[in-house]
Amino acid sequence: MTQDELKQLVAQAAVAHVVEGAWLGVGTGSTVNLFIDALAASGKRIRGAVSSSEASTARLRGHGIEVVDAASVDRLPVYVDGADEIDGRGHMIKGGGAALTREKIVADLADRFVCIADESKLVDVLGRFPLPVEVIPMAAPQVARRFAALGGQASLRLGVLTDNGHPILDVRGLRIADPLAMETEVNQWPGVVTVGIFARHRAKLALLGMPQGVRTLDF
Ligand SMILES: O=C(CO)[C@H](O)[C@H](O)COP(=O)(O)O
Repeated sequence: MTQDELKQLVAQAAVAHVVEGAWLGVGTGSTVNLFIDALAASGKRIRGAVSSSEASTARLRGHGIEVVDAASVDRLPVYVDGADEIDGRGHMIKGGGAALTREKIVADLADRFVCIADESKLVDVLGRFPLPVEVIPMAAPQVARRFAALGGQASLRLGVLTDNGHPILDVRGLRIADPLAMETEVNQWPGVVTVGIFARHRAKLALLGMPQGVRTLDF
């Protein structure tokens, strides 16, 4: 099976975890795009969606699904999103699609993060995928120096600004053995808007696409 077919498999499987008649948090990326399409095709009705990016908002609205601001909602029962890496405890690296800040904001509203990904995203230790960090521009060099002190090489993602208008540093060479500790530390650094480690907001459920079918990990 191709990677796209594996993504399609989990996108379809995630529809069963959507709470009918309730608000739904929606992430960003190619797997989520397939999920939005699968949700629309399923005929399952939700009250509306809180979206983590302009791209997902446009796709949801294209299917006639109402999208409201995060400010209009107190809690979401479920947030569905992809990941760039996920470990065996539900910790993730996210932000490959540059939507990490809004993704963390919407995930923070949710009772249950359902991660959908193909099996290539499952790793023992996070860090092979370059860690995305959204930064205030003037702080980029000093944030890069702090990562260098931890053994990471940070480079600006060229030609990319987030939906919030900020650049992204991609940090290579990290081995993130303690995701919660690193997330907590990097969050303290002046000029960091969001670090793409999702440990505080880890997945509660992962649906991983494999040639044999969907592997479910409950954390
Ligand atoms: O974090 C993300 C966007 O910021 C995505 O969830 C992540 O990049 C995975 O994307 P895809 O489903 O295209 O593999």
